[in-house]
Amino acid sequence: MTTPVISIAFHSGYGHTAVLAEAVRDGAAEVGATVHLIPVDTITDEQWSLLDASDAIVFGSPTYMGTASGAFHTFAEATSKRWFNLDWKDKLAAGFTNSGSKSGDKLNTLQFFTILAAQHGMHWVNLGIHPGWNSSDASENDLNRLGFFLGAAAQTNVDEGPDAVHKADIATAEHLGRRLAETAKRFAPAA
Ligand SMILES: Cc1cc2nc3c(=O)[nH]c(=O)nc-3n(C[C@H](O)[C@H](O)[C@H](O)COP(=O)(O)O)c2cc1C
Repeated sequence: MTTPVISIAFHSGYGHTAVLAEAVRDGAAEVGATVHLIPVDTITDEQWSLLDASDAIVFGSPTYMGTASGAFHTFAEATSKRWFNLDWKDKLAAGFTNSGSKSGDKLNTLQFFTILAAQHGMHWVNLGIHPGWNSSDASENDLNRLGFFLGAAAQTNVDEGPDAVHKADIATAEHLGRRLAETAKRFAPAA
């Protein structure tokens, strides 16, 4: 069986988004992927090499001031070395974000990730499930409770720690990891 290699390039200022990165990892590993968690604010040469050797890269960041964090933007700019030679062309890409407000302008962060992926010639893998929590018999415990399509989006109260990341958001991030790994298997070149 083909074993896809997935790297999760993420930033988390206070640990909330890191919980989601771990959930994406768990979902992808559950269906057989090899997964590397790479905090982009401390990225090493070895971790850049892991990214280069991955079949898929997941971008993850908290939403700060309506976009990805400064640390993530620094990483994104540093990927321009790879952009120059289209080194990441045809890898798969996906993304997740987390913010204090239910909306919090998170869509802008996910859109930024899709543009980053497109600039690299990567193929974007979306969430692939309908929105939850949008009818009278629905609940905030639904998968994709915040109703995003581009990627996994989470909301965590600003006065609570990483333990308070919502279980439904963790499950949604796990779903994204599974979906990306399954897609990577389908895209794998024949041996
Ligand atoms: C500098 C800064 C800017 C923020 N901007 C937003 C924002 O635009 N929208 C929002 O809903 N929450 C915003 N927040 C709240 C964070 O997104 C939220 O606390 C998140 O859980 C932090 O994730 P982290 O612990 O992974 O850094 C901001 C927080 C900080 C520190």
